Formats: sequence, C-alpha cells, structure tokens
Amino acid sequence: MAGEVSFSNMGTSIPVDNVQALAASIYDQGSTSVPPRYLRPEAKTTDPIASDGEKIEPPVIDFARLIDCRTSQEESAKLHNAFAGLGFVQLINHGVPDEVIEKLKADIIDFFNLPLEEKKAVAQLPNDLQGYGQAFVVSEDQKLDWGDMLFLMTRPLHIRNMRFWPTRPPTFRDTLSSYSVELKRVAATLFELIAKCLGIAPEELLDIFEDLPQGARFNYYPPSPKADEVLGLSPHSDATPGLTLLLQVNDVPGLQIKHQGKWFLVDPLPGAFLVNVGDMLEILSNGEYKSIEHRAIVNTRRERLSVAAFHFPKEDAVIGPLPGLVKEGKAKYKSENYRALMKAFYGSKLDGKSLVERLKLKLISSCKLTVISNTMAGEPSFQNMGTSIPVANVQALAASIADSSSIPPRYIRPEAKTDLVARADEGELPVIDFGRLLDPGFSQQESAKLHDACVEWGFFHLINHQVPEEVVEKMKADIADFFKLPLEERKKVAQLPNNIEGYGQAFVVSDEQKLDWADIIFLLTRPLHLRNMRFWPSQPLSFRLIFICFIPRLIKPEKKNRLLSCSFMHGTELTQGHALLLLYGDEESSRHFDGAHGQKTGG
Ligand SMILES: O=C(O)CCC(=O)C(=O)O
Ligand SMILES: [Fe+2]
Repeated sequence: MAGEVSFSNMGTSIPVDNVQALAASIYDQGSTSVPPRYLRPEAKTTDPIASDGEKIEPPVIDFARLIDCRTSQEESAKLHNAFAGLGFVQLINHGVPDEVIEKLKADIIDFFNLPLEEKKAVAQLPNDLQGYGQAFVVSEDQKLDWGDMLFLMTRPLHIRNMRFWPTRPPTFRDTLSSYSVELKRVAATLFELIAKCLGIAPEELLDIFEDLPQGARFNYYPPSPKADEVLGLSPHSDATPGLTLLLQVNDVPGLQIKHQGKWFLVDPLPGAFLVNVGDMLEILSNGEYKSIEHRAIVNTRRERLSVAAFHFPKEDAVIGPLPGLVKEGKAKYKSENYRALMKAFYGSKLDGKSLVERLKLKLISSCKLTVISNTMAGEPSFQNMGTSIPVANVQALAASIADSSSIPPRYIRPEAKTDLVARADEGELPVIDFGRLLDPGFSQQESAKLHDACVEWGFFHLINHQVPEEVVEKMKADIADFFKLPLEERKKVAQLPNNIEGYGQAFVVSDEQKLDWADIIFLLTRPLHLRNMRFWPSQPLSFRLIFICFIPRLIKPEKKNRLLSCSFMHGTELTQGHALLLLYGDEESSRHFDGAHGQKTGG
C-alpha cells in the first residue's frame, strides 16, 4: 500500500474472474462443472450444517418501540440480550421509506444486469477496495468466493470517491445517497440506545463513531451448478465496522450464521434489516456484545443479492474496551489505533492469508476467551483455566484401530490438506545461536536476527542453548517412558474438571469440535507454589526428580534462579503424540518439594 491506510486506501486485491460472467458461460455451455478454485470441500466438512428442522430466527426488534419513550426500555432490553447472545437481530418498523428501499433494490439489480464492460467502468483499482470486483484476494492459490461485489464508501460526504459510483442506471447515485442518509439515522439511534443498554454515557460511544463513517457492499451471487460445493462469501465476522445493517434484495435465502458450532440458514422477515454486531463493537463493549461469524451460500437456479451497510468508527479512533465497561480492571482486549487495525486487516502484509482468515483468527481468540471464562467456576487463574470435555485417549484408539478407514470422523480434517504446504526449498526456519546472543562480540548481530525471526516467522531454532545434553536426554527418556506406561497408570495423573493440568487431550469445548490426533500432559512448573504435584507422574521414578534435584547440580551457580529454557514437544506420529512443558528447577524447588511432600530429594 502506498502511504497511510485510510477508508479509501485499504490495500489491493488481486483481480480474478468475474463470477457472473463465468457462471453465465458455464450455463450457456450446458456444463455442470466449476473451476477447482471455487470448490470448497471445507464448507461441508469442517462445521456441521443445521438440518432443515433446526431453524434459527434472530430476535425481532421493533424500532418504533425502541424510540417510543413508553416502550423503549423494554425493547432496548431485548436488543441488548440479542446482541449479547446471537449477535444478530431483525429490525422492523425502522422508518426507512419503502420507496427508498425498493428503489435501491431495483437500481442495484439493474447495475448487475449491465453488460460486463459497462460494469467495469467502476472496477476496483490497485490500492483501493472500492469499486466493482471480488472479495479481497491476496494470493494466487487462495480459494475464491462464488460472487461479485460493488463496495463504496458512502459517508461522510468528503470521503466519497465518485470515480467508483456507477452512473448507470442513472438514478443509482441519488438512490444510494438517500438510502445512506436513512441508514445513518437508524444506526445513530441504535448506537445511542446501545450505550444506554451498556450503562455508559452515549457520548462515550458516539464519539468513537463520530460522523458515522459508512460503507455499502452490494453482493451479487450468481447461481452455480455446484451450489453446495461453493461458497458465495467465505465465513467471516464483520471485522472493521461497529454495526452492519444487511438488506436482502430478493427472496433467495443464503445467509448462514454460526451458532453453537453449526451453520444456520437465516430466512429474514420481508422488510426487515438484519443488524449485526461487528468486531469493533465487540471490543468496545469488552466482549459483552458478540460479533458472530456468518457466510453466504448460493442457489443452483437463481442469483442472490444483498446489501450490507457497514458503520465504522472514525479513522483516528482508538479501539479498546470502553473505560466504563472495564470492570475491576479486566479488559478482555488490547486497545489499538483504528488505523492500525485497518492496516492489519487490509494492509499489504497479508502474506498469503486471506482477509477473512485473519478476521476469523481474531474471532477465534475472542471466542476462546469467552468460552474459558464461561466454563470457569470462580476466578480464572493458572490452576483454574476451564474444563475440557473428556474425549478418547488417542494412543489407545490408535492401538485399537486396524487401518486408516476406521479412524473416527471427528479426527478427519480435510482442511489439513487444503492449506498449502511449503516445499523444502521455500525458506527455512531461522537458526538462533544462544551462545552468540550472550557473547558481547556477537550479541547485537544475533539479537537483530532474533528480532527478525520473531517478526517474520514467530518461530526459530535455538542452538547452543547451554542446556546440558544429559538433561535433555533424560527428559526425553523419561517422557517416552511415561507414554509407554499402561493407560491405567497414566490415568493416575489424568486431567480433572476445572483444571487443564494433567494427562489428557487439548482443550475441547464443544461436542462437535474436531479433535487432534494426540494426547498431552500439561504441568505448571513455576513459580513453585503453583505446582500441583497431584498431576506430576511418579513413574518413571526419575520424572519428578529431573526438576527437583538433578538439574540444580548441573546449573552453574551464577545461573541459578534463572529461567533458562522453555520447550514444548509435540508428537506428530500417527501412533503417538505427547506434549510437555519443561522448565528448569533450582535449589528453591528442592526445598519446596521437600517441605510440601516430605520426600527426600537428595543433593
Ligand atoms: O450476503 C449476505 O447475506 C451476507 C453479506 C455479508 O455478510 C457481508 O457483506 O459482510
Ligand atoms: Fe458480513
């Protein structure tokens, strides 16, 4: 990207085929196949789709009741609960005149029906996401959505770039201007009421959304002969807005929202807007409101159109939990400059991950936070990090199955193959020399390498770390011995509810969640008072001792009481997996262990 990131300069998407034209040519040729870049096996396999009987209806909120002082409190409470739960509502009686909505629908249908060359007059250009084109494409291998879109910044007025505003149909510009004013009015009222619901002064929130920056995305999803194997719009949460007002242009359903691990099709009420919480509002509300993942599917016979009006924070806002909502200093999110957030989402350093993937990551991390805090009894601490649902022991499962066809479906991960794997010649993990880091003659140079490795890879090999070989070998031998013990013996240190220490499997939070092919043992090792010896294997006999008495003798006196190394080992073999967090002990630990457990630890 050239220069500062701003609403009108959010990064470049790689041009790809026009999907409407592609779909038309496929149907014209009587073909039923679509190019492989559009096929999305994960759409069906990674997350279950709710069956027809399992409907979800976002709560219906009556805008007229929201603004009537006699009913406002009651209706606002409904809105508050919906945003805190499903994250989506259907807004009726919003006061946007029917003619304005109908005119917008007619004009956008007319626009998409224009010949391709005419539409291309407002095509996306490098360094701008506005205009006619496709969803953010950042790599040549990225899977593609079965849809075209027109994105325009609509407010404040000085931000409009008329270069991208269609002149055909001739009424389009006026129609969109009227629609934009109407939606601004609705959104402004919603923000004011939301502030009241959250118990903060309206100015606190309204200041962040000053001038109510707004953008409109017109989505066009052509029919597809492989409708259930493509996706109109990839799973995403609305990352950069606070609130989205979504309009279904025709009566073809296709919006799916993710609820309790399943995709539910939403069939909105005619005339209603679907209003959903964006990531920015989730953060500002300190997680009280939820920005929910959603996606669009397509139809075999009919095209589908939708219009999303996003309401963004002002460009120079700082986004973080609003001070009034940070109870007892517990902010669930870091504060960040909105421009920096936009840059992270749309910036040129998207290195191979699609925009939506990045946004999803954010959401996943916030989901995890929520899940952990929901399942927790009492205060979170290292020893009380939530409960994992018990699942099968993978080592025993692996031993019992005859061939790969009998691996239970919960372990099968089609996405493991759909993400590209780098070839050996495509770069190597950096190697950092610990000895050089400590040597004044080389420290500066090696530290710079360390810095780059952390920025570019987030991973590196550490050599010459000065951890004595015997210690490492002993640790390897002991943990290998532990995993060879009979299952009953290993289970003596099994995970317990409300504690993720012990022997078991990685954190499992739902009955539908896909599972990892590994068992782990996780132990808190420091500070000493956190150790829960309940979970420390007593077999092999030397396992505990390696932390307690063997290591202190090997550590040079000046290095005592200093954390030397932390390693995480993860088995990847099909038959066995294990993980262990290993930290060094010192004399302090032997005393502690001695005192607490009355065992002789020796020298
Ligand atoms: O087409 C739809 O219903 C969803 C559109 C959407 O989620 C978006 O544009 O962000
Ligand atoms: Fe969306």
